[in-house]
Amino acid sequence: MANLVVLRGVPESLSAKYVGSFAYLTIRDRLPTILTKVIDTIHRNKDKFFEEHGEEGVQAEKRAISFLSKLRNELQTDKPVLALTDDVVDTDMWNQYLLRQQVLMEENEPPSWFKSSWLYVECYMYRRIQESVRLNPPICDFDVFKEAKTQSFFESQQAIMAICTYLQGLMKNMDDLSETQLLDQFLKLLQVSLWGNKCDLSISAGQDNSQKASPIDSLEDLKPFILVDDSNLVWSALTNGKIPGGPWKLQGRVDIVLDNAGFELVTDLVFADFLVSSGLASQVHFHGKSMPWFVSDTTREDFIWTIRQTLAANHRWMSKSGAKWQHYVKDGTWSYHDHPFWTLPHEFCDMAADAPDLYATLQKADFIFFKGDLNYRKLTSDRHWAHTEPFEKALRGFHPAPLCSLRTLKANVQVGLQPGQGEDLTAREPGWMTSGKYAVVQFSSPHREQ
Ligand SMILES: O=P(O)(O)OC[C@@]1(O)O[C@H](CO)[C@@H](O)[C@@H]1O
Ligand SMILES: [Mn+2]
Repeated sequence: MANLVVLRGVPESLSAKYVGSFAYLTIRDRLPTILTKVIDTIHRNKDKFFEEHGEEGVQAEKRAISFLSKLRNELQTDKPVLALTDDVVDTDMWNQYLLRQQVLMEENEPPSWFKSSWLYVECYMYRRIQESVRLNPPICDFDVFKEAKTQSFFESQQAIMAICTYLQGLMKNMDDLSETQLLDQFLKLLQVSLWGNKCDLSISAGQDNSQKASPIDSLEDLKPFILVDDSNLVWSALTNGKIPGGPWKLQGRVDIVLDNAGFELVTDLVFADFLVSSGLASQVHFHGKSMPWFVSDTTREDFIWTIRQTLAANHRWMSKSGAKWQHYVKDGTWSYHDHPFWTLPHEFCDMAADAPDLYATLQKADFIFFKGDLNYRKLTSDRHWAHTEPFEKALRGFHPAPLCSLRTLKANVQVGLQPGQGEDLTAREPGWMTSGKYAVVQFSSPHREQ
């Protein structure tokens, strides 16, 4: 067990310096696998680059592959983390953060893959992948993960049809729903969005992780695997304690910090459509990534592509849903943002200081949903917290608005459990924190006691 070096009540960061830890196995095995797949993808697109850009495209492919092979070697031999050289909007922030990491090292050792924090080096790897294309025009805008993300969408078609059909069925009698029926539907679609997070291509190292079964039918069976379920607190916060049957038309702005494209993104769009159609929200602000990230995370292109694909589907209810979503974007009910902070390595407790503009934007929300595991790791600073540590404490002052994490567990950080709950799980299933089988709906409000 890691020695819980407790500085000012904050335990140590998860790191690969603990041989055999999940961080260690991720960096030793999974990240090199992902890098190798990126190299293969670029190599497989060589002819495309030639068709589009001639010999220049072929030279750029060669240079990008050499950059990535060097990166893989640095990672596998625990070389020092290097400053970025692509001189774009976030380069300075990354290089400043490298200096912060240097200060944390012992005996003046340089930050490196197996000695620095897992969160930092894993985010850094994806930023170096971006650098490897950015420094090699004319393939600067090539999304090395696009194929994997679109494949995940196409392989989840049955499930996507099922949830769009369900949504359109709901729309027919939305205004006739009682408060109890509305709450019941809210809980269902919140859980569909929660379990949509299983479909993440980073944990699977790019292996197919699409949704095959019908998402609605499996909710009852999945309930025992929700370890913290604050759904009713979320409902109260969203309805703001309004008198049942009262004016549902809150002026509520709900922000959704997205995670994976493909099936998970569709579950988020379905959930957001329900929030607006039921009057629980009047506008939804989506926050995605400004570059390809953690294999399947959503970029602006993915967001637009997914709505267009759904609209163009040869399926009545998918097409009807996509048309509605396109209309929401056009009339401003839905908006998409991709602040650079979401693809920096910072813990969210740093946001107010390091990205005050983003923090101020989030403070305008009445409620924020954070999707997925990486966001959970950043919400809790990816530390060795005790499982019974209160969620509020682990947020370390990050409180732009009432918030909820919808996360399937894929990394060994989990707070807010009952006494003994973590120990019971470890005794029954040693891999409970990283298998993706378990999930949390974890709420925090600025007004809750610390
Ligand atoms: O944020 P997501 O998509 O739910 O999961 C991201 C993830 O797959 O990548 C990291 C492991 O490589 C972990 O944070 C987590 O396992
Ligand atoms: Mn992700």
